[in-house]
Amino acid sequence: MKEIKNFINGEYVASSRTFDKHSPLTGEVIAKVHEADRAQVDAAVAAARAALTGPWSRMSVAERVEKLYALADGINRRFEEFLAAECADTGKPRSLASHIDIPRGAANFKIFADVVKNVPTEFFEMNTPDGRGAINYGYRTPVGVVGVVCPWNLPLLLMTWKVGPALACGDTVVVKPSEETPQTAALLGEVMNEVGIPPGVYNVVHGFGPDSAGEFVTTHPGVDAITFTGETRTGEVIMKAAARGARPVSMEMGGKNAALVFADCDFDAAIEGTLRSAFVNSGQVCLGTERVYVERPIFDRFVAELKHQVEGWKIGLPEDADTKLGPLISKEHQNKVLSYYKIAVEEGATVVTGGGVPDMGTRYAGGSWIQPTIWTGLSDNARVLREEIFGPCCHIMPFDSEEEVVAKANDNVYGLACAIWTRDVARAHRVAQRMNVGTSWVNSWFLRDLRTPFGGAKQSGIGREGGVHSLEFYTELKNVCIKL
Ligand SMILES: NC(=O)C1=CN([C@@H]2O[C@H](COP(=O)(O)OP(=O)(O)OC[C@H]3O[C@@H](n4cnc5c(N)ncnc54)[C@H](O)[C@@H]3O)[C@@H](O)[C@H]2O)C=CC1
Ligand SMILES: O=C(O)/C=C/C=C(\O)C(=O)O
Repeated sequence: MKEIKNFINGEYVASSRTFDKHSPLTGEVIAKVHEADRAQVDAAVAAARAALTGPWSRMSVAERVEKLYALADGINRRFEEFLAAECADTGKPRSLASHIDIPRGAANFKIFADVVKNVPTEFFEMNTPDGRGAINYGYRTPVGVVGVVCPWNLPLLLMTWKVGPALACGDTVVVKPSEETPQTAALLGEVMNEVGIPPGVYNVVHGFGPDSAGEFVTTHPGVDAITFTGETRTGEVIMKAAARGARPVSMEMGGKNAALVFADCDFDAAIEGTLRSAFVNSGQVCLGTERVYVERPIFDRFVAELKHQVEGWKIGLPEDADTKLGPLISKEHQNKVLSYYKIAVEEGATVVTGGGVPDMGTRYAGGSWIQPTIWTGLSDNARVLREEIFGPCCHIMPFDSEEEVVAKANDNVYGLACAIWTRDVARAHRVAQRMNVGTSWVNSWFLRDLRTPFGGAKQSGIGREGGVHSLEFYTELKNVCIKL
């Protein structure tokens, strides 16, 4: 049985208590994970603090950049191991993880190395009464020890999206991966050691949220800033913890995103994009479009074609090349998604396709498999249209005007992203700018330029990460004013 240990001060450390990691494919236990206790979290924070003022702090930006490139190369060198670990933890198709999760895990180090290598700071000259003047320049220093709390849906990708900029900026980190996906964060420790990242710069503590590693990290007074991706309710708890000591937070939280499909769209592209935005990663993407609005003239055709296409998506094992849909992350999450499948019917939805659990045979009967599901016929206030489900499902509703669809799409507590499908360039700009979301995609979805600001409006988040925007969180920007 695999054992996944904490990674503290450059060493793998066992705990007195372990918890089981279950395979999403079968429900079988695939690993024993060492749950960090409070003393181990203390040790991780102390190691991160010491590293902050140790050799790490004495490296030049150029040296740190080289280390980050080496980390990216290190992940790519061990690509197959990361891929196997990610697929084992999540059950996601290898074809997906090999195109998105692992390459992005590596790219996240490279992009932020490039950012810190190239980013300037501001400079202002000013007059003074004695006529000699003064100059001001901005200077960035690390924000300190950063607590990184991660979800399970894109484990390596979302963790390195935070660890990459933190390290690039000279910070040190204590990472709390999701209890569902401990493996790639642990494996990354080996790569850190291989490329010579000083001990204590990258620490990983495993466990749960309340009364476990998540709480211990986020309430720890030695943690200077907290970055989080996950559910909005968890984010609220973490914000309360961060309030003690007035520590900064970066929050990337839930979504209930809309796809707005206009009749003038490239129909095939809109279908292909919506298939991905609703069903890829079995719908476990915070950017996913669980609400699809389609202009009435193409509504029936769109529903029929999306149904036809998704029914052709194979539900299967990660290693099968033609698998498009894996299981959900856990039995618990399967129960949550299935409860919404039931609510949809109770609310009067027409089930266009899916709505249940596929028969995967006896060997996989304990897995958290689920059918991709499409509904129509619900009203705007249905829970299925208002709450984040995080499964492979969408509701499709017709609309008659641009005004109407923008109002409906914006009528939600979340504001993470949207996908707009139209050939009318003026409309594309107009609608994109009126959407109260962090990212509007036009004729695309999940197309990520890592230099752009990424985050959510409303309850979807606080702050922006990506490119130079990450520096706002991961550094302290100071002004130096010099009287000449
Ligand atoms: N990016 C997103 O928007 C994501 C949203 N979700 C949503 O969240 C739901 C539940 O998924 P979870 O992984 O359970 O999300 P979650 O928000 O409960 O957990 C995310 C991370 O926070 C930690 N955590 C939980 N409670 C904490 C606390 N009190 N203090 C400190 N850390 C804490 C967890 O251990 C995990 O590492 C999903 O069904 C989905 O709706 C989940 C993953 C990603
Ligand atoms: O940074 C990205 O490209 C991906 C972000 C996706 C999420 O935050 C999510 O699905 O939770």
